[in-house]
Amino acid sequence: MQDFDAAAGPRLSHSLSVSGLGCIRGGRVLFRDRSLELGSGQLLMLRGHNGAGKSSLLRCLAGLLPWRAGRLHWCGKEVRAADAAYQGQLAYLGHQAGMSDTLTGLENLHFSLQLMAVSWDKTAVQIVLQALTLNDVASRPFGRLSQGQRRRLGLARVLLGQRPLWLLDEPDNCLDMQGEQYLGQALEQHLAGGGMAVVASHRNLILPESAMSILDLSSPAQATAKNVQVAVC
Ligand SMILES: Nc1ncnc2c1ncn2[C@@H]1O[C@H](COP(=O)(O)OP(=O)(O)OP(=O)(O)O)[C@@H](O)[C@H]1O
Repeated sequence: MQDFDAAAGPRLSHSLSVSGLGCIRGGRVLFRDRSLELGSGQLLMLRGHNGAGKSSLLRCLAGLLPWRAGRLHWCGKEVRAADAAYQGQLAYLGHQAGMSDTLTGLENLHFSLQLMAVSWDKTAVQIVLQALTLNDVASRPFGRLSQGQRRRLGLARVLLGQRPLWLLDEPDNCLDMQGEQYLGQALEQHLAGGGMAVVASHRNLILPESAMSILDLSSPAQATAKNVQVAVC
């Protein structure tokens, strides 16, 4: 399997700092006073029971769900939910693929990368598709792919997006064992290249313990700070 360096290019340090974050959904307080710190090369795993608020927190971090209280700083600078410059630093993978059923996998990728202002690098696309064993199916309409193949295509978009901050909501959903292994490798490579990730999962991804901290949303709010250095971006 050939490696694709998703963090290719200048390797800058980044930091994400969230303090006192509160979120209301459906008229009730979903969480309050959540804080976290993340630096380059670090991964935060979100845990918690169904409905604990993992997806909602990820959506807040992606700027898709406005937060009602608290502050978010990216590289020391405060950002608001719809901050385009901040959103240009992240790749979000939600439960839904956000791809057109009628376009082929390749067309979807092309369109997504255009939206992300990432130029089409044929070699990089080939490497990622091959690594995710999507070569034979990428020319089929997305709506005719299996759930696991759709998930793999969503991961391809994240990998090719070249964003330092990955926000992944149950990325291992529908993946077979080989897919899970590749996801672990891709995350490890992303972190090694100075990237960072917040990942919600009910399962244990195979990752180096040293780079990972855990925020359990089933537990009362507590600050999560681990080995974070102030970064100049
Ligand atoms: N669009 C919405 N409007 C109102 N309430 C919502 C909405 N989406 C989710 N919720 C509620 O917010 C709470 C948290 O949901 P969320 O999806 O963030 O949890 P989760 O921890 O990701 O759950 P799971 O492990 O099942 O994926 C749940 O009680 C859910 O019913």
